[in-house]
Amino acid sequence: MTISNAPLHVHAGNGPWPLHSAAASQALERRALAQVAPMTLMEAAGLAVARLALAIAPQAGRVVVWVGPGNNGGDGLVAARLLHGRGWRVQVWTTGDPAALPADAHQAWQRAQAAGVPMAPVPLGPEAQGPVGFDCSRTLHIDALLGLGLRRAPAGALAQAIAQLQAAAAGGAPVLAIDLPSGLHPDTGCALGAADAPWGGAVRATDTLSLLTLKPGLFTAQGRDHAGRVWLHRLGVPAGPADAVLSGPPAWAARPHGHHKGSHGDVAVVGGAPGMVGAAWLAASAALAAGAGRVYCSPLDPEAALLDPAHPGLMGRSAWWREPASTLETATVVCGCGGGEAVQAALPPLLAATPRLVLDADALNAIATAPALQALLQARTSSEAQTLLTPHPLEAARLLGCSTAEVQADRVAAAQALVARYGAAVVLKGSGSVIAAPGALPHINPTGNAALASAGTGDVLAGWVAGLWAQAPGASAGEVARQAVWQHGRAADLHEPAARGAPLRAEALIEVLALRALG
Ligand SMILES: NC(=O)C1=CN([C@@H]2O[C@H](COP(=O)(O)OP(=O)(O)OC[C@H]3O[C@@H](n4cnc5c(N)ncnc54)[C@H](O)[C@@H]3O)[C@@H](O)[C@H]2O)[C@@H](O)CC1
Ligand SMILES: [K+]
Repeated sequence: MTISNAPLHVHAGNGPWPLHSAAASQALERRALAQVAPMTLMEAAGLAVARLALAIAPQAGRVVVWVGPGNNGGDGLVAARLLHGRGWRVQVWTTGDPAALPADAHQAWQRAQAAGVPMAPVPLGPEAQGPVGFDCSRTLHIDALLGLGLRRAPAGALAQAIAQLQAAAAGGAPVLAIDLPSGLHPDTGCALGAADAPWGGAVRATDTLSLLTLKPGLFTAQGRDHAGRVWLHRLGVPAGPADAVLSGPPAWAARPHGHHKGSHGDVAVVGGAPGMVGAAWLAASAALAAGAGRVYCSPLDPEAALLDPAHPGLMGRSAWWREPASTLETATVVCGCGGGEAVQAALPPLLAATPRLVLDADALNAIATAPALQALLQARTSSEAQTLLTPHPLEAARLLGCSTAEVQADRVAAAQALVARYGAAVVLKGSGSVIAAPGALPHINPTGNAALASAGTGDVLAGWVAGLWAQAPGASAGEVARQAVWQHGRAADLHEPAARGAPLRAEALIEVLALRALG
């Protein structure tokens, strides 16, 4: 078997990568198929799969290929035939009638049959308890059940095959998904299986080989939990225009020797209602770590101290939003961060006067319920002022007047809907944060992990982005957000292996960010 053209390993450190929706990928596939002889692309896809199988499980020698009703199954059948030819022990399980396969996949089935590949309908019912096939955790499983053609929740034989693949993965077997983990929606990253099915009824792969294009769903919502390592093989087909982008690592701006603190901009943090003052100090401290020249912290709790002994470099200011317009007009401002209901009083002057405004948490909740504040936010689009909203899914749902489930059902669309409604750039937080901005392709962030699911990490992001923005006031909200979100997640990735899944405390996150060893 001669195999050339290694797939590309897609990871957080080597982006940016163009992403293509199912519709864009299918259009590309149709154009490519029209230009080559039948089976050319499917043979190339199967070859790429077989090659990656050899690379990720070189000692396995045994493979179970799970074949679904479409051309994704055809790719699997080609790979099965090639690995059989290589001397591997191969078992193909089919979930439907091979006679009903589409033309290319049917031909792949005939070729596999002619080559003597063992193939049979997937065992169902009681005889299918536990992983079927070769009873060994080293057996490689290839998921060729469903790809781009997924339209609805897998049921029947497909759902049972997915459950078998999950069991194999849970037993430690490598699982290579072709194009997409079966059951995962290519655009949204939602697992479409029955609500009560484990892991949403979608395959959990150790590796996914995406063909022709990278699909957004691999990187957001449940995508990262299902895809494992992601590889791309373009099968020699040039990518068309992208619908979205997987963010790449940003460059650090070096500091000229002649700079002083006044060269690096001012940040003011307005937040911290009674009982939540720490949130404002955390954001302020992150802004200082990001390199802002002067950082003011203005707690909304009138009783709060105006000095944080742990951070003497931060300056407390009572009611900073009542400063003269000339002061408001020069700073980068973060508003939210534990602001409670008290934040409502601060928002009108900030929305009216500040050139760069990051709105987080309670500031977003206040805006969601106050049409007057919404009007002030939308009015900023007619000036040079720029705004960044950093909602988590519940805050996004409040701003859109829908449910959190609706936001999570299509995170990219939800972020774009917020941009359209408020005219601001948006970071929709969560696994695979989405950064959307006026006039720009949506970006999905590839860094970060569940260690960030801890108190205060959102305040740190808001402060960090403001700290970067204060130093680059000419940058757009979207640009600075993409950079900050990548770095914030990367800091958690550096922490995660050492901490073995422990949450990352917000203070520790700031220290990792401040080291700037983020790569
Ligand atoms: N045609 C070709 O030569 C090529 C095909 N490719 C592969 O083909 C795939 C796309 O092929 P298809 O468009 O056939 O799509 P799929 O292979 O994903 O399967 C679609 C089929 O499954 C059915 N289906 C979808 N959801 C179902 C559900 N929940 N329950 C039961 N049946 C369901 C559809 O009705 C359709 O018959 C790509 O993901 C990729 O793996 C690529 O390798 C490029 C080359
Ligand atoms: K698949």
